[in-house]
Amino acid sequence: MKLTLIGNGIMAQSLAIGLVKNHEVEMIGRDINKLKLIHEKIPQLTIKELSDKEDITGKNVIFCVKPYALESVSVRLTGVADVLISILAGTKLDYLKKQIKAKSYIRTMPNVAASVQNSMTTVTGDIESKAIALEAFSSIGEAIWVNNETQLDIASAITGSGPAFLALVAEAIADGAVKVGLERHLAQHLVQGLFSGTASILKHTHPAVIKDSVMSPAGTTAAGYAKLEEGSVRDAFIKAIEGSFTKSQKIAEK
Ligand SMILES: NC(=O)C1=CN([C@@H]2O[C@H](COP(=O)(O)OP(=O)(O)OC[C@H]3O[C@@H](n4cnc5c(N)ncnc54)[C@H](O)[C@@H]3O)[C@@H](O)[C@H]2O)C=CC1
Ligand SMILES: O=C(O)[C@@H]1CCC=N1
Repeated sequence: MKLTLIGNGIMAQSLAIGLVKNHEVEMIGRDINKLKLIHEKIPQLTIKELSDKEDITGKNVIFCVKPYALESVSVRLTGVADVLISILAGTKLDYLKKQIKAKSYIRTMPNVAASVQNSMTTVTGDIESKAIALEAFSSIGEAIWVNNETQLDIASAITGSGPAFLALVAEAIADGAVKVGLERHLAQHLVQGLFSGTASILKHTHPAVIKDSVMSPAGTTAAGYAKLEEGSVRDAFIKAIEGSFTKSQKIAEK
C-alpha cells in the first residue's frame, strides 16, 4: 500500500520508521532541508516539498501536523484523497471534512512508541476505510478500532499523552533513588528494567493483584505506598486523564 505522510515532525518521523518496512511511503513537508536530513535517516522514504497546490488525488494521506496548522496546510491541498487519516489530537471528523477533500475519513491516535514499532493506536471513522487504517497502524504496533470520537479522545489521554505521564513517573522514581544515595546511571537502569518487567506482568494480571502480590504486612512497599497516597498520586492521575480529555474536547470546539 502507498501512504503519504503530510508533516515531518516527531510523529511523522516516528510513523515513517515503522511504515517503510511494509509500505511505500512518501513524506511531504514544508522544509526541504529538514526532509533531506530525514531521508538520510530513513532512505526508503520518498520526500517532497509541500507546494502551494499539492495534489492529493487518489492518495492515502496520513495527516501529521499540529492542530493549529490544519487550516494553513489544507488551503495548499487540491484534489480528493482516497482516504484522509488524521493523527491530530482533538480535531473532529466533521471539521476535517470541511477542511480537506477525501472519499473517506479516519481519526487515529498513535503514540511516540511508533518509532520502535510499539505504538498503541486507536482508530475510528468511516467504516469503509477501517481495514486500510488498521492495516497501516498494525505495522507500527497494535491498532484498535473504537466506536466513536469520544472514546478516541479518552484513549488519546491514555495512550497519546500517556508516554509523557509515565516518563514523569520514571524520572521521579529515579530522582527518589538519587536522593537517598544511588548513582543516577544505576537508578536509570533499574527504572528501565522496572517498567519492562511490570509491563510484561500487566499484560495478564490486574493492577490491584500485582499491588497485593508485592505489598507485605508492615513491609517496605506498604510504607512507600502510603507516601504515594499522602501525595494524592492516584487523584492526580485521575485528574491528568480528565484534563487531557477535556483539552481534546476544547480543541474540537474551535
Ligand atoms: N507527539 C506525540 O506524542 C503525538 C502527537 N500527535 C499529534 O501529531 C501531530 C503532530 O505532532 P508532532 O509530530 O508531535 O509535532 P511536530 O511539531 O514535531 O510536527 C508538526 C509538523 O507540522 C508541520 N507544520 C506546522 N505548521 C505548519 C504549517 N503552517 N505549514 C506546513 N507544515 C506545518 C511542522 O513542520 C512539522 O512537520 C499533532 O497534531 C499531535 O496532536 C498524536 C499522537 C502522539
Ligand atoms: O499533546 C499533544 O497535543 C499530543 C496529543 C497526544 C500526544 N501529544
